[in-house]
Amino acid sequence: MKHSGGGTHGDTQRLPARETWRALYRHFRPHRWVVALGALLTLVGAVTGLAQPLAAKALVDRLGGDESIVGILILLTVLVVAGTAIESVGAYVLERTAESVVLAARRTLVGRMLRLRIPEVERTQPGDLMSRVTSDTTLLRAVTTQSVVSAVSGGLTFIATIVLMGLMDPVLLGVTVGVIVLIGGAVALVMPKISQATARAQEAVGVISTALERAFGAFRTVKASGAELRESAAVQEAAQEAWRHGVRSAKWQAVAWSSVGLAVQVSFLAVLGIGGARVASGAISVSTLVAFLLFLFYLIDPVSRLVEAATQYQVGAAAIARIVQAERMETEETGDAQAGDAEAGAAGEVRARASAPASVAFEDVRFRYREELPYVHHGVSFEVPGPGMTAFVGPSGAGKTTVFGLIERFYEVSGGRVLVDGRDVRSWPLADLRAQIGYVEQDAPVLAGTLRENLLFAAPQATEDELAEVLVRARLDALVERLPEDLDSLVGHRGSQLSGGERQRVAIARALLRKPRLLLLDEATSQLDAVNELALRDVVAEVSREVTVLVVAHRLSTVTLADRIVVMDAGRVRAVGTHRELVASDPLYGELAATQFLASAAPEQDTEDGEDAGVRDAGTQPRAAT
Ligand SMILES: Nc1ncnc2c1ncn2[C@@H]1O[C@H](COP(=O)(O)OP(=O)(O)OP(=O)(O)O)[C@@H](O)[C@H]1O
Repeated sequence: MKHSGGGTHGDTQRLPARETWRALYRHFRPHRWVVALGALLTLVGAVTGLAQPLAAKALVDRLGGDESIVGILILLTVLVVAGTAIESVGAYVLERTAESVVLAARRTLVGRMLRLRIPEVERTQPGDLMSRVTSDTTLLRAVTTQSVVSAVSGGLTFIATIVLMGLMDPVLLGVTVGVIVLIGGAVALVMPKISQATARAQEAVGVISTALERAFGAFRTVKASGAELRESAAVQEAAQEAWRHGVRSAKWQAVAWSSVGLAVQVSFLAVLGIGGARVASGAISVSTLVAFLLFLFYLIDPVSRLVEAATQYQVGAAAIARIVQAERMETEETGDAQAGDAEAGAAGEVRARASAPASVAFEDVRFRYREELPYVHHGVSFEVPGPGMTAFVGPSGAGKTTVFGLIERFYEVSGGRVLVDGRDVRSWPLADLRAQIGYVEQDAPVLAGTLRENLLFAAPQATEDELAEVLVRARLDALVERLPEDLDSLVGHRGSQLSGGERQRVAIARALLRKPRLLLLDEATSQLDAVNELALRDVVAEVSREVTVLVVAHRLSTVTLADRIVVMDAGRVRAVGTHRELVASDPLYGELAATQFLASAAPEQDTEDGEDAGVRDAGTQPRAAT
């Protein structure tokens, strides 16, 4: 694939309040009893704490008298130790649950990420997706545990205090509640700003990951282009942006917090004024006023907890919106990807040995990568019965690689049908379909890890003998001998410690090890030297006796080997035939052959053997038309 796709990376849209609740609740639900236990332990710890002053008072009282203080000392010690122990167990239970919430969210997201449909991933930035899995999930920690406990305990204490205040003097309670509602209303206006600022900060974190991923993904190009400073400026700008929004969120949180003190102070003054007047008029006693004012100060704690719960909720709401957005991205219906692949891989291999080569057909296929893009295939039709080698040739951008993407069902056709074994690819179970196919992509991707991991990537169950055989066939045996730890040597990020030709041979070996019924090679030998190319060409020719091989070809040596050549131009099939037929009948092919495959000098096979100026191995030529 040439395009990594357009660069919309999801601006977080606010979720409607109900959906935010629902999504957060979904993450909290499995842990609700443990959170309740944590809350209970915290509460018991707090009550034990309250009993300590009483015990201390009894201790001091007895100090004057002759009574023994041993009993009371033991009680006090037990209270201190038990209180601390219970509280720390409560805190541990809550923190542990918080981590479990994060783990569960990450598991769900990661499980979906690798099953995302390719067009979905092309629409986003992988860096942003990664930050949703790593960073946004972390923000769920507080909201699903501590803030629930704060909300419940704060809420209960708040109600109890309010009831007691109401019993003392409903009028003063009215004044207090009036002030709290007024200031609470102002705080409620501030709350969404916390969530907005947090969302922006998290988006900026996503941009940091995206920018880093971009730079590391093309690290040598960055250096060779002298773009280090520019690239790091982009990362730093994103970091600055994250800081700015983080600070803004902190500012609004501070406003919310200070309002707690303000609400109590203002209520205090109002109650003092109105209460004083009520005392003067004889409506209440002085002691009632004093007790009421004390209760007012007891309110600080529950109100603080409620505000804390509310601010944490806002932070969590921002994160959950980004998580939900990622959860809603379209996935493929392969079930559990890993298990599915492993099973399908095993089944595929059994089938591969036992059954016939695959056939492929395109019936009037129309396709575009996205709605807003022009069509890439305008009614492509061809038939490839297996086995044998079919070469796809045509100018750059004709839609050859796209043919492979549609066979693998990385994308859905907009019209027409793609058939494998006469069966529409849409009706194949996806894992089964892909188990039939070995695919060597244009840029021969190699993954970080060992050489062995890379080779076994598509066929984890392959035996050592099969591995050894493929190593020889793909001419990797000499490389393996040279490497310090043979097959267990690391190949670096994206195989950066291998040469381009070695990467291609690894990719080919990986595909062969899968023992496919259908082998798709996308210019897979473009970086091979003449000797290796000749060897691999023979391997592919041999494979094609039993397997259906489709190859996007830019070299005459490959093309002339093919049993059938499909000439594509601008999203259409112009002609199908053998090299000899097409040179005679199709002007475009004739031109391609003359200019890019040097057909005039090398009309038929074995051109790579010619070393003199007129007869050249097409492999020594630059890649055609790219
Ligand atoms: N993932 C993608 N998203 C959007 N457009 C794409 C994508 N991949 C390819 N295209 C576009 O589709 C067209 C056909 O691309 P394709 O890769 O099939 O061409 P090709 O014939 O294989 O070319 P080449 O010989 O250069 O490899 C091109 O115009 C390309 O820009």
